[in-house]
Amino acid sequence: MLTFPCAKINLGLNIVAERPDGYHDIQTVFYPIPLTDALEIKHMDPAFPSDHPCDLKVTGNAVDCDERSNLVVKAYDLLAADFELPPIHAHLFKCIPSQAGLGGGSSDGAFMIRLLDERFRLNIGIAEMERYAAKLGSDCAFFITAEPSYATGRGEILEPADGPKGNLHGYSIVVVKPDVAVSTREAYAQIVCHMPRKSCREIVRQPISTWRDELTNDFEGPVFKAHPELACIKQSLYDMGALYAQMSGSGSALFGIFREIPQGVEEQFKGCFVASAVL
Ligand SMILES: C[C@@](CO)(OP(=O)(O)O)[C@H](O)COP(=O)(O)OP(=O)(O)OC[C@H]1O[C@@H](n2ccc(N)nc2=O)[C@H](O)[C@@H]1O
Ligand SMILES: Nc1ncnc2c1ncn2[C@@H]1O[C@H](COP(=O)(O)OP(=O)(O)O)[C@@H](O)[C@H]1O
Repeated sequence: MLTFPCAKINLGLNIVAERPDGYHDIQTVFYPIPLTDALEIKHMDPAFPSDHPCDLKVTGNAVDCDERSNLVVKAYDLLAADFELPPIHAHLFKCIPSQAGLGGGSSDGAFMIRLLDERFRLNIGIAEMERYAAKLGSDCAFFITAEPSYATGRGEILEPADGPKGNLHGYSIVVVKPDVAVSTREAYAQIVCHMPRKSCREIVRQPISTWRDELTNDFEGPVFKAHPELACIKQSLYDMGALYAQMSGSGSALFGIFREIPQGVEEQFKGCFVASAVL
């Protein structure tokens, strides 16, 4: 059985408070985008046994962690503790860039939960799958339904965000990921928390023309200071006609929302990963 874990962007991201558990309370709108990995599972072939009941093969882009730490295997282990799962082979074809703020690893973990639930008829239910996913990572729960969501808490408390779907339908997105890796943990450590004057949930309901002045990602300040080239990419997206441009999550990917995909994006951002799609 095959599935396609999608990437996300954050439409606005405010880090509002430090928590006693070492995490931060955030406010953000998660929005799924049509940039995907591919994930396949099948029963383990007795002719090719493995020392772990979830034998993972990764192709495409390299993932910088060992097999057992991969969120696909962690998702299997999490469910295997509570459900009887047969041994399986899993194949992850990795396309979503890592350390990009696009949630690729989180998506793989959440889609694995969905895949195991469906393939082995576990009947876990959406709310329970979201609870399992939140154990894998703060933004994993969103990927269980991958519907536009307003997220609070660590990022795992989700409410539907219908505003951006209507606002963005038919627009195009360009994602640019330079060869800069940002650690999420280190990015959070740079932040001075504050409550935004207006919630991103409200702003994304307004016309896109208002977003440039109002919608903010609190990570941009410290991350752009450490990597000024990211601010240049954001400016280039605006120069190419973006209605709105922002860094996604803790970076280092940037995205621009356009009426139509502009000519020459590949040449403009030579050396970067570049993807574009209609939303
Ligand atoms: C910043 C965001 C915004 O959507 O996305 P990315 O840039 O990673 O895509 C998320 O909050 C990332 O969520 P996720 O990548 O799942 O983070 P986790 O694995 O749970 O945590 C990694 C580390 O980030 C910090 N962390 C994460 C989430 C949070 N609300 N507060 C935190 O302080 C903690 O130091 C934690 O040890
Ligand atoms: N399936 C996976 N794909 C990518 N990274 C993974 C995966 N499983 C675990 N990881 C680890 O999680 C880290 C962060 O995941 P990543 O997809 O890069 O998230 P983001 O870009 O949102 O910060 C990676 O650097 C890697 O070490």
